Amino acid sequence: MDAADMDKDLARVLISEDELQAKIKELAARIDEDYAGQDLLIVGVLKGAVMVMADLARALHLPVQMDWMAVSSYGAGTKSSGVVRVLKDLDTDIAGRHVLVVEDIIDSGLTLSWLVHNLKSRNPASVEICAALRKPDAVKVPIDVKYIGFDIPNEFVIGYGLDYAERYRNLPFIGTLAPHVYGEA
Ligand SMILES: O=P(O)(O)OC[C@H]1O[C@H](OP(=O)(O)OP(=O)(O)O)[C@H](O)[C@@H]1O
Ligand code: HPA
Ligand SMILES: [Mg+2]
Repeated sequence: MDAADMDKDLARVLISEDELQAKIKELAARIDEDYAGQDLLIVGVLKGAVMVMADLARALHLPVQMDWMAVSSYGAGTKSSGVVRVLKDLDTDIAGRHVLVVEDIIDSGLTLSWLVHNLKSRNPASVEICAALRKPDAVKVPIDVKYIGFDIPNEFVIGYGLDYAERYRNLPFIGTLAPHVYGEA
């Protein structure tokens, strides 16, 4: 599949590359200010958070440390399985550390609810969340998010790290998929 094929699979662009990049810079400025003088560990949740983590980290002026957890609950479909599988844990001991979890999306909230609970049991100094997107109409578990990029409608979205059956993560914007794509996975 080449770039032209990916474009053909799109229904519409919800958030452009420019809008995403401007929002990431805004969030980074707030994080720089809020954590000034503190030692911050940012934790990217693989795989979806890879783009927001890379852009956010480069927009920050703080000398942060970066670590990654890989968790998955969606598999190849468009619905959460409700079961969070840890595929890779942190390399870092977070006891006493300020932790900022970086995510691409809060959909049902199940992944972050589970993850924050898990991280808090390791006795960090603090745990906060930065997420690029949130679907207010889909949230099943309330999540306390400190930094949020965009609230979006309750539709399955792709791009900027978000996949459908592992594809479309490399689109630089957020879009929705054309109906003909579903059912082909
Ligand atoms: O709020 P929720 O309903 O839990 O959905 C959000 C989670 O789902 C996606 O991950 P996914 O399981 O697809 O793994 P991936 O990041 O590897 O694509 C996304 O990256 C979030 O981690
Ligand atoms: O809308 C979505 N798109 C892709 N992956 C996701 N994981 C949770 N919600 C979504
Ligand atoms: Mg996924």
